[in-house]
Amino acid sequence: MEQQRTLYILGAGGHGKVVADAAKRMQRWQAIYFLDDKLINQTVLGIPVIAGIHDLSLSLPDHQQAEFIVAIGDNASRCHHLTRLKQQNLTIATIIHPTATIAADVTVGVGTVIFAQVVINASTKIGNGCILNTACSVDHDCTIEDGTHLSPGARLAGGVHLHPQTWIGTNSTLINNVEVAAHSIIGAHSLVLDDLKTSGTYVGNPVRKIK
Ligand SMILES: CC(=O)SCCNC(=O)CCNC(=O)[C@H](O)C(C)(C)COP(=O)(O)OP(=O)(O)OC[C@H]1O[C@@H](n2cnc3c(N)ncnc32)[C@H](O)[C@@H]1OP(=O)(O)O
Repeated sequence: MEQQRTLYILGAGGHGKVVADAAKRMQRWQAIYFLDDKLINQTVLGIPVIAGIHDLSLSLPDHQQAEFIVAIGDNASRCHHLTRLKQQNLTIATIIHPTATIAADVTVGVGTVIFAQVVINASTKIGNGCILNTACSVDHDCTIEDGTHLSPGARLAGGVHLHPQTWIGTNSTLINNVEVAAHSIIGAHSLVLDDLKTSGTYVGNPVRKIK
């Protein structure tokens, strides 16, 4: 694919590094820069941190032609910064690691990142600003709404519906056709067998609500 444009990654922490690695492997951008308040003028993975996260000013090189991605793990914060980008009419990227396997009719929103070895099966819809972390799988006919995070190794069977800004902990499993209320957290290594209609924190096998 022809290389074009500049990519700005908002956030140079652990998640930002994985986003940057996936972005480099896509070979789509001529230049990649981080924006991160705490690391200005440093380099992370050899990538310069050239400004703070709030600096979306025209002084950024190639500002109008550039693409932007928010690399913040916290769902609310990620969505907040994504909204800022939209309000400024900036172009928001989608990052898909080349080893991800995604069925042809899957739709993926802007600002979403999909990491190595992720599998997404037929007729699933992935919203904006989501994180599909390393080696998670989302089976057929799922609906993953905006700002959700599937941690490494999370498993969604067919027809699962995650409402906005849910966080699925690493290695958790959701059986087919269950629904999870917005802003819910499913703890690491947990099992969801039924709909979770009330927002909260759920852990265990099967899950129980703890908060
Ligand atoms: C690339 C990346 O790193 S992506 C990030 C991936 N990270 C994850 O998947 C982490 C997911 N987070 C968790 O599982 C956390 O434990 C949470 C968010 C569910 C709960 O965290 P907290 O709100 O701080 O709860 P806290 O640690 O106080 O635990 C409350 C109770 O739930 C239990 N508990 C917490 N998490 C779990 C879990 N995953 N499974 C079973 N029980 C759990 C605790 O043992 C404790 O029980 P107790 O009251 O009997 O002592």
